[in-house]
Amino acid sequence: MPLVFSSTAAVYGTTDAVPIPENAAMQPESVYGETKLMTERMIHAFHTAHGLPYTILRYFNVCGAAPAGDIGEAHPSQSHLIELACMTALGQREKMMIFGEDYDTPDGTCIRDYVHVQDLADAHVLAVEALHAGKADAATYNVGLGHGFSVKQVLDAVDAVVGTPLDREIAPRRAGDPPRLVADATRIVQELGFKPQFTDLQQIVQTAWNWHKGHPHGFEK
Ligand SMILES: O=c1ccn([C@@H]2O[C@H](COP(=O)(O)OP(=O)(O)O[C@H]3O[C@H](CO)[C@@H](O)[C@H](O)[C@H]3O)[C@@H](O)[C@H]2O)c(=O)[nH]1
Repeated sequence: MPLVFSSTAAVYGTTDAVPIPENAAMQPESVYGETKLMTERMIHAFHTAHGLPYTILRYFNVCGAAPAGDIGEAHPSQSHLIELACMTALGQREKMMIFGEDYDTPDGTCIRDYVHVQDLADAHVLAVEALHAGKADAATYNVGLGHGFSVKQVLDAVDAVVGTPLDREIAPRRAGDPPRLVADATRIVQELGFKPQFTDLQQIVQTAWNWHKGHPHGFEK
């Protein structure tokens, strides 16, 4: 039975590679990243010993919601940038904190590769199809757009979609945040034919905003 494993860009930790290829050094800086890396290694060991076909997908920053606005993120301790910004726009939070403005990036804020959840779902379908076709039986792919946006660019996009500027405050850096995490997505594009549909930041934010506006209390009525 082939296996598709959900891994994370957090396996790379802080790296000088921009964008990050799958064979970059892996130095996770979080417990989460460390456990994902350990699991990747166990899967590979099992493949070597018993021939288990597998595909590992390393997600970058998954975001957005179903374009129809009926499925989206809803969990009690939200920490994701776009979700928090939407909640702020709804008045559920007072303002947006920008965690660090002194990074070595063009505007001083962290850069991430924001991949829409629907494109991520499509990547899984491609991975399963390739495994069933007998291709890519021990493969690892980054899943991202291959370009990044800064925290300020994301907040500007939220302001544009929502129609009013959110209050912002510069806060200290958040521990364990690498300055840049941008996928080198060449491998998944070339080998699996991955073609993300959501490449425009405002379009991505719009789907998240539609979900939050229509479901201010998540899945609760
Ligand atoms: O209120 C906030 C929230 C976030 N950020 C910044 O926004 C960026 C993105 O943060 P967030 O949305 O929390 O995502 P990440 O911390 O980059 O982590 C995501 O992406 C990782 C892979 O890159 C996954 O492993 C994690 O599960 C997933 O949460 C970071 O630079 C944060 O410092 C702020 O400035 N203010």
